[in-house]
Amino acid sequence: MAAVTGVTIEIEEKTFPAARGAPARALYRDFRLELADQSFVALLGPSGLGKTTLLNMIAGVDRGFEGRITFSRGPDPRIAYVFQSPRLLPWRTVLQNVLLPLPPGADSLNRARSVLRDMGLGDAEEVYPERLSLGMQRRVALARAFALEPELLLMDEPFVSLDEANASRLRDLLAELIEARPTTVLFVTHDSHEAVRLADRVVVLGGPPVRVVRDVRVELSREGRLAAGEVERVRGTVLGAGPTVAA
Ligand SMILES: Nc1ncnc2c1ncn2[C@@H]1O[C@H](COP(=O)(O)OP(=O)(O)OP(=O)(O)O)[C@@H](O)[C@H]1O
Repeated sequence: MAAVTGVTIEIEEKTFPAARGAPARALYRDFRLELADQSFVALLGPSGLGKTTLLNMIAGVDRGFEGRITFSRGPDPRIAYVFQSPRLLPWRTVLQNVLLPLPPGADSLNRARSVLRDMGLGDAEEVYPERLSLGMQRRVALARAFALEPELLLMDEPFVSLDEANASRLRDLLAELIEARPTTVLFVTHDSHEAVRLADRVVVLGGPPVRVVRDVRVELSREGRLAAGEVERVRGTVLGAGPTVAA
């Protein structure tokens, strides 16, 4: 089975410099969050709070902070990052886009083709992204992430601006992919339905500085996640009917 890593996030301080007359203010101060191996954690929180900044710090894209990110399997795990927009190169085919982060060689080619096949994109290998709908482009972005066999998968509102039917199909596909190719997932969303349908833990953030307001375990079966009543019950806790975690 593929390797998976847990993560301990400790941000003593993260501040962006003052800009356009606005003073510098701490986005994060003494923030801590632990993700268990193979957990699926959804992060919910208001716009502009600092969720993308958190993913960037975990991914190593943003190193301008005090603190540390520690991975349970040791440093430099394979991390895949799925962004709000699919970020496909328009001059490369679907297959070439999926191969982009992989080392050259037959193994990578086999892996890319196998993920594309599993995702119903086998016939689209030679197609250029602009010929695809947004939903299909997002599917390719997911394929690119899973072809990397990530030990940690960071997802920043990956299904935003899709209609509900398309978003729902992609959520189902993501759940199937994770079942077949286990990994640890940190998934940022504004949508509490989406969080409860997918995650085994929903962390609600408030601030600034960012703090954990609620930390809710989602103990629903696959069928439970499709039952509106069950989802509503857990959503109630996520949205504030349950116990609040001390800041
Ligand atoms: N490079 C930067 N320089 C200065 N300020 C920044 C920079 N990047 C982000 N910010 C500011 O930091 C804050 C947090 O931004 P971030 O994108 O992490 O929030 P978010 O919670 O992901 O928001 P959204 O849900 O709208 O995507 C915002 O106020 C943003 O304007």
